[in-house]
Amino acid sequence: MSSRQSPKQNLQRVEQQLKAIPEGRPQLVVLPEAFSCFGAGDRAQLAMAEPYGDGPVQQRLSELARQYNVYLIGGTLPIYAGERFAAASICFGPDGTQLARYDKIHLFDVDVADNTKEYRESKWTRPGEQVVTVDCGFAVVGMAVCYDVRFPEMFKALRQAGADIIVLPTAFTQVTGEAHWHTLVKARAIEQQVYMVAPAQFGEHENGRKTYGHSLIVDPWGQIQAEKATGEGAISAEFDLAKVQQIRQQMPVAKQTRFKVSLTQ
Ligand SMILES: O=C(O)CCC(=O)C(=O)O
Repeated sequence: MSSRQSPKQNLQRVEQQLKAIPEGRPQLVVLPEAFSCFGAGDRAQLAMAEPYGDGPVQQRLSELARQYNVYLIGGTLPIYAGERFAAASICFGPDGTQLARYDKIHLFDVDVADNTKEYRESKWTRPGEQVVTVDCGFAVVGMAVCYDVRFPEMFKALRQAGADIIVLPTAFTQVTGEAHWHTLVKARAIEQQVYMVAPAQFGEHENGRKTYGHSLIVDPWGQIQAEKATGEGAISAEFDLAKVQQIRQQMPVAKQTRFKVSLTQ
């Protein structure tokens, strides 16, 4: 997506994409980070933040999940969390119920050589503290967001919690995306032997921020199954559980590790 500031407009674009999906497939649809209001200032996002479980964006996502009979993950949307908001990724089931909420854990407090220069996400966003998986029936799905991709220990925790697919809604900067995006997404897929589903924001947004695009679906062998380099639109790929099991059996890295990592979950 190349999201604008208005949630209403962005949700209309989501519905256009859902309409274009062939009947009966797919089972899981993932929207990018900040799909509902990218480019709105942080203060505006705080004002737009909905209480969890209640609000127009969540209500519309619930209706869309039911109408199109899909598990639908709303990349992130601002959820009310006191003085700051949570960048929450919310999963709805095909019956419209909210199944899981993941609050972005690693916040993008980084200096980048672009026209934004200084990213200080934690100023307005309250970080999550919990790793989250959701059982989507055909697979256990691990939830991560954007900058999380640079923290492999989190992906290990998701795999240990049973994830076969990890979703990564994203709004990578143009500069860091060009340098690192494909490598990071492939690396996380190969290391944890999971499918990575990584929908991205693309283009120039109303706040002047430029995002890299290149939505990706990568299989557990690190092969790109689908990619959308530029523009808006949906990509899809088949989830092959037999392939996941075969790769894990033939190369049992999860069992062969010789480092003890203690995890807080
Ligand atoms: O890790 C990066 O390079 C980009 C991350 C990012 O843009 C974000 O988390 O919003």
